[in-house]
Parts: sequence; structure tokens; C-alpha cells
Amino acid sequence: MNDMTPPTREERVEKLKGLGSSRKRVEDARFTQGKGNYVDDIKLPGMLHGDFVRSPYAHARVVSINAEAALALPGVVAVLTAKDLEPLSLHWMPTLAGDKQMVLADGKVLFQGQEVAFVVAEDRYIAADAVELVEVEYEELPVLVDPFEALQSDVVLREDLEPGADGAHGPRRHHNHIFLWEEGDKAATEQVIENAEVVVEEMVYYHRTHPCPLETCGSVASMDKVNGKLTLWGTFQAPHVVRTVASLLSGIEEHNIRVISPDIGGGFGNKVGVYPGYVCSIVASIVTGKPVKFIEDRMDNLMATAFARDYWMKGRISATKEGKITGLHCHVTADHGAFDACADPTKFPAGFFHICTGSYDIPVAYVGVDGVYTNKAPGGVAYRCSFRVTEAAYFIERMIEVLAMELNMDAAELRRINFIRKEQFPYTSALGWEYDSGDYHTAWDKALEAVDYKGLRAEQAERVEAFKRGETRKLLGIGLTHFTEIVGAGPVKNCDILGMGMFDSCEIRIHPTGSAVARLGTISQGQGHATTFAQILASETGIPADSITIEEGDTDTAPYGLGTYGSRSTPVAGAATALAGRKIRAKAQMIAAYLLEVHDNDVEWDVDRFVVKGAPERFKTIQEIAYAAYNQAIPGVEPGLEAVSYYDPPNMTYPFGAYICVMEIDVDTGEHEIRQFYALDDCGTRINPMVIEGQVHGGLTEALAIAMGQEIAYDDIGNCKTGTLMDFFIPTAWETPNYTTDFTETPSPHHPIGAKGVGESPNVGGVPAFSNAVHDAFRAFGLRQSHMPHDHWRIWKTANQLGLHG
Ligand code: PCD
Ligand SMILES: [Cu+]
Repeated sequence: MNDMTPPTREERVEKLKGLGSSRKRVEDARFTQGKGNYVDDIKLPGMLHGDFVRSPYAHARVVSINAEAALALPGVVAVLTAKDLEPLSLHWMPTLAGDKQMVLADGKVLFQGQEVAFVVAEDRYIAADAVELVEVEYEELPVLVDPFEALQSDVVLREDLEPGADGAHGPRRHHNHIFLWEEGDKAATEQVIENAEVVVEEMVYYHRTHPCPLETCGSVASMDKVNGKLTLWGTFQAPHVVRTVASLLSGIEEHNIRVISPDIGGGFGNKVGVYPGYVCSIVASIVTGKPVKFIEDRMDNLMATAFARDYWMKGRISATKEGKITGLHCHVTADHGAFDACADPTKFPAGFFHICTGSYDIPVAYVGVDGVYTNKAPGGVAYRCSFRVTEAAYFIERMIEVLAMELNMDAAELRRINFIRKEQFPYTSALGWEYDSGDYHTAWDKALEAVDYKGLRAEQAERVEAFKRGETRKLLGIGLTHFTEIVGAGPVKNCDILGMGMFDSCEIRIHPTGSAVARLGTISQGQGHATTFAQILASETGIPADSITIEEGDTDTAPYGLGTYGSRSTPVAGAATALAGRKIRAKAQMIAAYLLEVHDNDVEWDVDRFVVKGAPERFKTIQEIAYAAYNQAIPGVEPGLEAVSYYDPPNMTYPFGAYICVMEIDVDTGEHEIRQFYALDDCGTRINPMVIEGQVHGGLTEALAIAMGQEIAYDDIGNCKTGTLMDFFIPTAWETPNYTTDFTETPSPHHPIGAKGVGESPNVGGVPAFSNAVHDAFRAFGLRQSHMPHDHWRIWKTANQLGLHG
């Protein structure tokens, strides 16, 4: 081939590295060389450092705060308390759930680790020393750590709330009650269950845990009093929302606030909300006139920032003797901690928990969720699941297993006969969701075949016999899960956060030489957006992905968007990106037609160029078109080649998957070994298979952590027992098994490129798969339900209670 041979169509497609290509992550060159730029890397001249005095008690009155000794320490600049914030009306702040939260203790504290005073000093060490010198006198109050007890107790946690008054989500029936949220037909469901042939009832608890990103939360605030501009760098998963909230709270006009999310070392939902540290760094910068940095340490992060789950889910499921499910009833007692700071769309105080009918065609269902205040840290974030979806998936996948046991049926078969069938999509669930697309039977059969399901069951049966004969002390568990996710919040008509509609955006500029920059309203925390969004644009515009820069996270440059969580970037911003690309192409078409001296309709798009129909040798490449757009006067066409698209999705997307975990359990030590983990994901059109595989590995490892050991635990007086990485389980390569990933591809019918989200799926499906494997190992010995996390001690105890220790 000589230099003059034009590239083939195939070569041109390949050069784009567009949709479907396993393009290497462009951000990794920077990250692997230590060249990332995180919040703590930001160092400004004269910058001060903040640190919190935190409450050692879970519930106490603050009698007095004496900062004299702290202020006397050389290098200490200020000690802020609620009294200092009060004149600015910043001693309380609104939460994402419509509640309010103390920024600094106002009269009392409600959880251990709560922020009491903010010390500002010349360096981080002085600040830490000064924290020790602040004298706080507390008067202990009775502590409520159990949500069921909290609903009965005379102890009033939130004295700031009017006793009988409604909350943000309607009536409160007790002073520690937050809301009752209901969906579905309660009466009809109860009637079906009463008259059913088979009913099982179970309490499924999904314990409290924490996203624990590698990088803790932090912010740097810099108030420039000369030009009136506030710049705020921080670990924000939703920078634009932070800007709007900061403006509303502080009264600073929004154009005078610039919020920047630089590189973020993992978010996992932990960095969606607004924390007291952010507010205090802003106030301290305004008060001192200097930039102020606040970076959490690990204990701050684990004890005081947003936890996840803590759902007590009481379920009843009914079926015919043949196993056809007829109804599902669920009541949740949701422990929200001291303030309702859940990150959910405003109208959904229990998030999308009502996806809990899962992958099954259940004719009638009801859910009721009671939110409750306790003396624990506030939060209730997604942690790799869009708004309580992982709780829902865990609930239904446990209920299915329990029902299979009651029916004495194979759990894979029970699922198969209840799956929503391919021809039923779009499918409206009994709880009101419209599933966009799916093909569950195909995915399920593929998964069962891949692991030789029949062979595994035979092996398991033999193992049980061998165990009974005393020939082995190890049991075999086969953990099945078929999950349906709901991601891509969301249609503005029913999804908003604090009144801000959940659309998203992309703005693209093609430069004269044919390379481009695109900016989005989302923000990567490691997902690889700089890699994948360029791929979408490459396929849409014909510009190679390598020639497209993706920028996110700077509110001065990026178009407004609601940020990255709930696997919404692909479904929402990804759609905006594709449509912005199509706008570029529409203008390019006019330019090409002009240059080729034909009518607009006489050219057609081909990979990276417009070609005259029927005359393939006559064409203009996107690069030629871009140059002409800037440098040639084209009648009726404005100069330049730019587009912006704001996208309000018509519906969510519903990714799904089939996961199977094969686990060996040693009944004497409670140890487990994961022999095999097979994960089939269907996220519609796949943008980058390698990024997807990385997402699945990461999500499964977090699922492993949660199911097998990770937990935020409290003792009876509200001491957080897992505030360090000594006690809070983070799996290393040592505990992490090999994963086999697989896929089917069922595009979303309403997304411009057919893509659904995937980042959360492995957590949503992984947790029940691991937990079901543990339960399944003991099924032959009568175990119906036990609580996660399944650490060695709990597994040992289960074996013991089942009488397996002799
Ligand atoms: N079909 C498809 C889908 C998807 N993809 C890809 O993948 C990824 C992801 O995506 P999505 O799913 O859409 O998601 P986003 O939105 O982006 O993100 C979010 C998620 O993401 C995940 N992942 C991750 N990774 C990392 N590395 N880091 C982090 O942090 C993280 N986080 C986590 C979480 S938790 Mo939440 O917040 O809880 O709500 S939610 C979440 C990106 O890159 C994309 O592009 C592809 O390729 N294809
Ligand atoms: Cu969630």
C-alpha cells in the first residue's frame, strides 16, 4: 500500500475509536504518573486550614464552648461556632431531602462525630492541636440507635421541629418520625396475599454501610473581596447544584460564584450532598479574607459523612403452588439518622425503592416506607446504586429465594417462570414504572449455561451428602441474582433535586482545524468520561476521539447540569452529547452541500464525511467542513461550528443483569472462598467495553465488601464502632476473586444511541448474588434468612445455630 491509497471505510471507522471501541482511558496517563489534580493538591498563597471539634457523644446538650485556650495557640486564626454562623443564617442548612441540618452544633448534638466548632489555623497541624484545646461541656441525653425503639420513645431527638407539624414529605405520626411514603394498591395486595395458596413473610435487613471513597471529602474556598467573586474547589459530584445552593444560602449572586470539581478520587454517592465543612470553609474565607482549605481525615469521613442503606424491609410475597407470583407487599423502616439528608429526587423520599418488583411480572404490589430519626450520622446516599435500588434488588432477590425454599422449587426455575417476557416491553410495573426494554430469558439462559448450572446443583447435592457422612466440612453455595436497575434520572416532569430539574447537557466546539472540545454538566470521579464521551462524539461527528477534549466540573465553562450519580451520565448527558453531535452534523451538511455545489438532500453522511449521493468520489470530510465553517463565507449559514444540547429524557433506562456466585463455606471457621463469579450485564449499546468491564469489576468488589464484611456499626450508646479502616472492611486484591464478565445488548428504545447506565449495576446485582450464595449453602439445613454482612463470625454463628458444629 503506498501513501496515496485512501483508507478503506473500515480503517476510517477504526480511526475514530467511536462507539463500541475499547479505547484506552485517556485520563490514566495522568493518574498513573501521580499527575492528578485533587482538591488537596490546591495550594493558594496565604491559605488557612480548618478542622472540626466533633462531638464524642451521640446525644447531648452543649452547655458551653470555651475557645480561649485554642485561640491563644500561636497560628490559630479563628474558632467558629453556631453563634458566629447564626447572624449569617448559616448555622443550619437545607438538606437534599427537604429537611435541615445543623452546620455547627446549635444547643445540642445528635450523633457521634457531629461538627461542633470549626478551628481555622495557619496549618493543618496547628488546627488539629487547637481542636484538642477547645473545651466543650456536654450534658448527656438518652440515646436512640434503634429505629423501632425511636418510634416508640418519649425522647425527642429533633427539638427544632414543631411536634405535630408535617415534614417535607407529609404528616409525621411521632416526634421521631420523618415520613410515610407509599406506592401501589395496598388493599388489593393484602387481599391477594390473604387468599393466596402460598405466602412467605420475611424481615430482610440491609445494614448501614458507607461509600468510603479513597479520597475523603474536602473543599477550598477563596473569597476575593476586591472583585466579589467566590471560588470554591471541592469534591462535588454535582458542581452546578453546589453553586446554586451556595448562592441561595449566602446571597452571593450566582455569577459571582465559581465552583470547580477537579479530579475526584472516587465518589460512590458520598460526594453528592453538601457538608458542614464546605459551608465552614466558605464562611471562614469570608471572615478571614484568606483562602481556607478543609480536608477530612478518614475518621471524619466514615463517622460524619453520608452513610448508605440501613433499611429494615419486611416483605410478604404470595404465589400459586406452581410458583407463579401473585402479589408483593413490603414495609420498610428506614433509619435516616439525625437529619434527613438522603440524596433522592424530591418527590421520592425512598428513592426508586419501588423498583422492588424486580425483573418479575407481579400483578399487584404495595410498598410503604417509614423514615425515622435516630442518633446516627445523616445521609442515605446511593453508594453505587441509583436511589435505593440496591436495597430493592436485595429485597426481591432474597424474597424469591425464600419463596423457592417454601415451594421446594429450584430458584433459577422460579425466576424463569416469573420473568417479564420480552414481548411485554415496554412494561408497566404494578408500582408504576415503565421498563423501557429487556430480554431477561435470553440473559438468564446464557448465564446458567455459562456456569453449567445443572452440573453445579448436582455437585452441591453430592456435597451435602458427603457433609452428612462427615467426609467434608465445606458446603457449596450457588448465589443467583437477576436484577433490574433503573437509572438516568430523570424526566424533569417527576425528577428534581431541591426544585432543580434533572436534565443534563453538552456543549461542543469544533475548531477550524477539525479538532474539538466538549463540555458537559456531569463530572467524572473515575468513570472515564474523558474517554467515553469523546467516543460518542466521534461516532456522531466523524472526528477521531483522540482529537476531542472532554471537560467537566468547572461551572464557569461547563453548561448547567445536575452532575454524576445514579448512573445518570450516560443516559442523560450521554444523550445530550449525541444530540449535540447531531446538531453539528446538521450544520455540516449544509456547508458540505454548498461546497459540493449540490442540494442539501443530495449529500449523505458516511463515517467522517458527507458524500454526494451516487457519486462516492465527491465528498467533503468533517475537517474540510470545519475549516470552511470558519474561513469561507457561506450564504445563509453563520460562521463557526458549535452546538449545545440540553436533554430531558422521556424515561429512565432499565439495565439488567444475571449474576451467579459459586462459594465454598467452611462451617467450622466461617470462612468463605469464592470459586467463581459470573456477571452478565445488559446496558444496551456499549460505548466502551473495556471501561464497562472495569466498572463491573469495581462494582462487584464493592458488592463483595458490603455483603461479606463492610458495615457502619454502633453500640447502644451511639458510639460508632467502625470509624477507621482497621474495623471498616475494604477488600484488597487478596480477598477479591476473579470475575468473568459477559453481556447481552438490548438497546434502550428512547435513548439516542440506545445506551443505558452500567456503573451501578454490579453493586445492585452483586450484593444479592454474594448473599444468596451464603444462604444457598445452608439451604439444605433450613436457613431462610440471616443478616449481612456475612463475615466469618456471622457465618460461624449461622452454622452453629443450625446445629452443624456437632
Ligand atoms: N452503555 C454504557 C454505559 C456506560 N458506559 C461507561 O461506563 C461509565 C459509567 O457510566 P454510567 O453508568 O452512566 O455512570 P456515571 O453516571 O458515569 O457514573 C456514576 C456511577 O459510577 C460508578 N462508577 C465509579 N467508578 C469510579 N472509578 N469511581 C467512582 O466514584 C464511581 N462511582 C460509581 C457510582 S456510585 Mo452513585 O454516586 O452512589 O449514585 S452512581 C455511580 C462511563 O464512563 C460510561 O461512559 C459505557 O461505556 N457504555
Ligand atoms: Cu441506593
